[in-house]
Amino acid sequence: MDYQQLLLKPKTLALLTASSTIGYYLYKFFTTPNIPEDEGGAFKFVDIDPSLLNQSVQVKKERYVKPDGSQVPILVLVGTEYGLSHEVAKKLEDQINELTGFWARVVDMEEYEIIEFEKEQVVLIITSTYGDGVPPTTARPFFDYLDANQFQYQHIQFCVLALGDRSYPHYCKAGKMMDASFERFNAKRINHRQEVDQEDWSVFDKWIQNVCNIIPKLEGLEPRADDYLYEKAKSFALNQGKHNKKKPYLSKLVQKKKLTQGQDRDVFHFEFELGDSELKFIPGDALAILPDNQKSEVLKVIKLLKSSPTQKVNTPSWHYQETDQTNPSQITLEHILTKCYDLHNLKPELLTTLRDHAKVASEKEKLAKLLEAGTSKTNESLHKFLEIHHLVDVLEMFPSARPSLDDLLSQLSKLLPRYYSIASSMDHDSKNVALCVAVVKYQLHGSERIGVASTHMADRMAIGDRVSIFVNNNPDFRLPEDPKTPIIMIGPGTGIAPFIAFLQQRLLQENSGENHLFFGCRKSTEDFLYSNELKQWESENKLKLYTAFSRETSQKIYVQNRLEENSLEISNLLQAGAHIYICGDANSMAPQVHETLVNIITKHQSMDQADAELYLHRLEKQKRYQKDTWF
Ligand SMILES: Cc1cc2nc3c(=O)[nH]c(=O)nc-3n(C[C@H](O)[C@H](O)[C@H](O)COP(=O)(O)O)c2cc1C
Repeated sequence: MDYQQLLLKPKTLALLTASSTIGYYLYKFFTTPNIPEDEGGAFKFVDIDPSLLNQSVQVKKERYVKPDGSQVPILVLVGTEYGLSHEVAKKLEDQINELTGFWARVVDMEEYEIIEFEKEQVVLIITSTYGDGVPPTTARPFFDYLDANQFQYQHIQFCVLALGDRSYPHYCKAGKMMDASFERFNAKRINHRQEVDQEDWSVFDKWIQNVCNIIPKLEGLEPRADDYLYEKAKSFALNQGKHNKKKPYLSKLVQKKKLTQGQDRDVFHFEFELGDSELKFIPGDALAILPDNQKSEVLKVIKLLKSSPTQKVNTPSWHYQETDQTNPSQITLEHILTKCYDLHNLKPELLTTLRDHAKVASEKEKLAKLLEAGTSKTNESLHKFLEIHHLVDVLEMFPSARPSLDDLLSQLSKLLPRYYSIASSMDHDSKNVALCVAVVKYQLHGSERIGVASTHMADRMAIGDRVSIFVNNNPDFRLPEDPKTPIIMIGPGTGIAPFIAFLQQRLLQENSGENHLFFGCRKSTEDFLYSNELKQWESENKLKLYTAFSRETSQKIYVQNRLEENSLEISNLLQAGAHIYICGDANSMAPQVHETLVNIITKHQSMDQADAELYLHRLEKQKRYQKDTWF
């Protein structure tokens, strides 16, 4: 996986490793031009993609006709952070709706309050796991609600698909919790819990197929005109804030400042206006940016497809229309390749389609070889290939393989939002939201490649230009409730971003405790981000700043070296109840910082290493040790 091209935010790992979609769907309802609502042509509630509004092209109309009482309603309940679970749920919904006599609809766990479980007969649960084995952020209230109650769900038949990643200690924990809750409520399991390691469509598809085979054989199901979700969902939609993940805000860029000197790597400070968006965030939260792909790359793809930028194609279901205008059923190829599709992270199924259409034998053979061990994650050479090849590369490598445009597009992933830690506090500036972003550029196959969102902001946006944004809460990265509590922040490079927000907030609080910041970069003259602000706060005794410049001395100095040098002070602060925060690259820095902290505790608190680990683990559980790391 090409880590570099994407992001700067922790949870973006999901975008890289797992997810190929995002749920910024709106709560809205179908009003297809062909079937007016008052003629009974509307509309089952599903958690609807904005673009599906007024869009009848690629949906089967009959799916959305209000149930007439001849079908059994099936609830597909989804907990997702970045949308992969939602994508699987939509596929399941589609396939159930192909079955005669069943009517499935997807509901996000976020809206659990609209569900009347006493009316449900079949509940199919799909959820991912995040953080330290916790449910997706917006699904947490639903998990808490189930935890706090003892319901009787004997009338419900259920099963669980748990998405996760084996490299985490609490593999698929949220799915396991859901499974246990429904079991505790005496619901009847219709299939064993399926756990899935990362994005593996071969397992998803098999599970969907399995469930679709099981459903028609279930006993005791009653057809029902169960449209209660329709009205409820409407009021839920009205109660939502004006702008959110499902309805991003089209914000104007109001500040763009380069924070670095020299040629190596550019880092920018950006500010976007909040206008009347009513977007709210607190220090620790992240901002999502919905980027555009680079025009030259889009045009190259179109040329390789021997098509034209103005070619009209079906509007993808997730296309977000920022204005109140209806979403056209067809848009130009250039537009959708710019806004809707991921041109870098390719699905294995794309190669299958190319293989099936390759006319030249050598191309067909090469593709067949790549695919001979299947499309699942176990086919390492295939996945290595996909990590380092973008759409332009495969189109160049296999010029004879040209499926129809519709077929090709259907094998591309959605272009996902990118998440960045917010670098400002609303109490300090309520009108704008700030980001600190490293511009991602690198070489691949002899040509320059770019990170989509960072270059969108840095190279393709001028002051006054607009981009869609929404706030992503990060409840696991928060300042202490008591402002008097001292804090230790460790944030090299762009890991400084949330700490600028923290500091702005703390400096506004009366009698706030000590602020210690460990910052590291290459050179004090090149990439010392926010140096003016930090030095100013330091000179006013509001901040104790520890800097590590790795390329200024013969021996490289990193933040962990500064931590070691100040080990007694850190140990004392921890014993005095300080909260400690790490933000930065999980691969290169977080483990070393953690190890250094263990050593510090071992040294000054007379513990052995195992006890020191346990001590930090306890701090983590008490939310006194929080990490916001990215990969
Ligand atoms: C920051 C982060 C933390 C994660 N934590 C866990 C975890 O504790 N256990 C697990 O099984 N998977 C974990 N995952 C993996 C996700 O559950 C997995 O990528 C899933 O497919 C995402 O699905 P979604 O897009 O529907 O949210 C984590 C992923 C990220 C990015």
